[in-house]
Amino acid sequence: MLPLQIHLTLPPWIGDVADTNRRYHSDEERVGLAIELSRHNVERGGGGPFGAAVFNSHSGRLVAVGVNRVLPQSCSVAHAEMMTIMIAQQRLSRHRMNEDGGHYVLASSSQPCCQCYGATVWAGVDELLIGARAQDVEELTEFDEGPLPADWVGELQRRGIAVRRDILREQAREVLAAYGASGQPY
Ligand SMILES: Nc1ccnc(=O)[nH]1
Repeated sequence: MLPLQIHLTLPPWIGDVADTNRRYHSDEERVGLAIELSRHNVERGGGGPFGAAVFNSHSGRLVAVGVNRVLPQSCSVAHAEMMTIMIAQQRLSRHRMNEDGGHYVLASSSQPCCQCYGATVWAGVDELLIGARAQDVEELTEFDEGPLPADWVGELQRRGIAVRRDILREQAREVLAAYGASGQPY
């Protein structure tokens, strides 16, 4: 019998870090949560140093969060951004989140790799907020961000997705550096 389903989960401590009652209004609060998730994912062990969150931009409310689950779930697609997008879409019961006319923001502790960049194009995201740059990831860890189009920011903007970078970049770099120094695997 071949398997008929996949099962991806977030760690149980997620609820201690992400506050569903809080309103996250600024870019810094939004990327700040993604970085906090990445930090916990390193400190509590299990996954790579990456966190992400989707917000309803107007209300500031959290729709979903995610952390990197590649190693614990033996799943190369289980990046923080993919987990977050997939959980948000399940919660909204829509594959294109902003099809309801709402405005959705994906915040990521680090620049999306080529896989998550591709996923962002189809997810119905209106804004992408990024902490660390790909060059930070590759300088401080051994993760490979993969090939992106030369004008990847412009490609997103032409599809109506605004991109803002370097939000709390130093804080995001600290988590990457901690992972890089910890000797944990890739
Ligand atoms: N930007 C990222 C790179 C690698 N893994 C992730 O989960 N996220």
